[in-house]
Amino acid sequence: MSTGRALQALNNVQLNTKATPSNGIIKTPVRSSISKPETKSKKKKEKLSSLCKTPPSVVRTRNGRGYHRGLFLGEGGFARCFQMKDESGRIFAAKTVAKASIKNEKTKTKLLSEIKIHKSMSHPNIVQFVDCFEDDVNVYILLEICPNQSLMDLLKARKVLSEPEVRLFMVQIIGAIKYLHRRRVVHRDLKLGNIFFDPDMNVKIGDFGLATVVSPSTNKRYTICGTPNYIAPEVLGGKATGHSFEVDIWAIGIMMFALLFGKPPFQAKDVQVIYERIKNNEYKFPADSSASAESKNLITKLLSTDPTLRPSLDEILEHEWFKCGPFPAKISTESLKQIPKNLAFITKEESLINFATCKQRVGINDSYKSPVEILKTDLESEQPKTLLPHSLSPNNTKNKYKEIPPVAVRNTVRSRITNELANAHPENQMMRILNDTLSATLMNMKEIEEQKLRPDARAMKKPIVVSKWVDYSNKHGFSYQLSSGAIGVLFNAGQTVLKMVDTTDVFYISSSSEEGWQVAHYTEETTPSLLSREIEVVDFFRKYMTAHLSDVSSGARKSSSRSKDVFLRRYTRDDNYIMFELSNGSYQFNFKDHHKMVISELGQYLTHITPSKEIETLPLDYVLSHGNFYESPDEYFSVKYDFMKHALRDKISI
Ligand SMILES: Nc1ncnc2c1ncn2[C@@H]1O[C@H](COP(=O)(O)OP(=O)(O)OP(=O)(O)O)[C@@H](O)[C@H]1O
Repeated sequence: MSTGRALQALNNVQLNTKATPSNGIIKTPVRSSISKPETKSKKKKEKLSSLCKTPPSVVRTRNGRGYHRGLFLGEGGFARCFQMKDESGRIFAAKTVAKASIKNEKTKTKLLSEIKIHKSMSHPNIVQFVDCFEDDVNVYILLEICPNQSLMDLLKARKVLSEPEVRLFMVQIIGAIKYLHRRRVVHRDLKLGNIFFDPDMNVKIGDFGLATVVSPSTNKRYTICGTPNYIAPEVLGGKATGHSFEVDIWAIGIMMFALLFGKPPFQAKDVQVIYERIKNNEYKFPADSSASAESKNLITKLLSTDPTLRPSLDEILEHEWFKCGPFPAKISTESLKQIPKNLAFITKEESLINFATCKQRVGINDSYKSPVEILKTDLESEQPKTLLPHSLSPNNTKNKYKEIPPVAVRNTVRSRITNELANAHPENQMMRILNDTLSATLMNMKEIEEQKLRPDARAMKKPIVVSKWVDYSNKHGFSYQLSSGAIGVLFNAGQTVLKMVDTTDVFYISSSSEEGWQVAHYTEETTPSLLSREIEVVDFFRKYMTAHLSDVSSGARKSSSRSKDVFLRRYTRDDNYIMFELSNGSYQFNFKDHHKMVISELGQYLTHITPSKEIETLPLDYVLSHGNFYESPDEYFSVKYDFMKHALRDKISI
């Protein structure tokens, strides 16, 4: 068999650096949905939620927790909602989505995006995400229960609401939207039916099915989505105009109108008529209403056709309407049936205090924080730690690779890694270096876990990673390419030849138990002829890898003068991963499911490279306090983290 064919065969069975096609889950959400109008749809058969079967009386999660199904709470276009009680008696709402309805990638992507965005939110006026799991027929999204239904139900029961009630609801809604917008999330489906009440009649924004994260560079989204009555004019402009945070401001105007006047401003039977009215800004305040001039003035500003003319969230709260009438301290459940009697007795002074207190509670007055500070605060706060359901994994990866099951971690923890251990091979310099680096890394990781050490976030940089590799140790050795721009071969005899792709630098790294690793630096012209055979092999692998393998990530660190001579000291293959020990103290783990993790700078930072090549580096304490990566969570993070620690311990030789 020729070397080329042998490598091809090897590649097919062994290589795990071949990239799977990007599934585009996070970066390019495909959504073009227009939600149902806020009236009960008669065409029940068409709703995906009709595929949802009533869950069994006990639903078990992956980690064995059991939830007892309770009452049916309601139904949307996509999901049915049931009460669920946990073993301690706490009651939640389980948004239940039939697996039969998430067969295509687009619906799956929508649900995954909803879960990813919702689970990272924590605000008093956002329905709290608790957990998600699945059984054979459904995916369950466990949420804080909102037992007093939605603003739409309240409006139906009451026909119109009073201005004092709407003032309080508006401040709470604006507080939640401010929280979302600070995190670059646009909700895009704010409507009365998506705003629920907790037991104390605080409003809570729910349903993140159309929410999206707007990138700071483009700032716009182009997909037409929303609910007809609430759609902003720029969304109807579609791909030509694009839309952004201002669509949520428009929706505030629609909701405020609907609550004060009993129906949305552009209401019509025919959806096309609604759209025409929206485009022409054609609406009237009902003549028979007693609503204040201030409320109409604010609504007119919110419903500006030009998004740039709409007030900002802070400007809305500066509007006179919030101060020109009573502002209640809270709303009681009496509101569900009638206008609360006590509203008439609230004094002007009390109103001002209540308004200020309410703004305080919802975080309106929080001092300005940069996106990095927000990220830090979020990571430090208790966010739900969730594994995503298996059934939401993209098809292409799932079919080819078995997911790593969350197995119990082997109980081989060495309680202390001492210097004696690291010095167990005083006569063997190579073992000594490997042990030293491993024990220092493990020590640091342990101290970070115990919060005795905090890595310096400012000093963090993306690590150099092994971006391609070919195991041809049955003939020559192990060949690899680094993101520093080096191609190397670790020959079976222990020496390494490293060539830079973009320069003429060549490094020859010899290894011996007396000396450890010794690096000799040449240029192509000055390389001794003795090395010509090795150089030929390196060149062969270089051509092979360039032609046949794709990079792990384009975002990894590129070469700098100090990183050129980083090389592979040792590699270890296991059933679940291949582990690389680099000379700069980084440890890279390529897992069978195409996720990669790198522990760098002696345990201080952790990098995650997703199958779609997104790369995220964070200080280890950030990842541990959040329970996962922030932008690209790995559903088996904790299992993999344990694997990595065990692998490092196992590599220390005594
Ligand atoms: N946290 C909750 N507490 C109580 N009931 C809830 C909760 N979340 C949802 N519900 C009930 O379940 C119904 C369906 O939920 P939701 O509107 O989120 O589903 P959906 O199918 O995604 O909706 P849509 O059709 O708007 O996309 C709601 O109308 C409401 O009656």
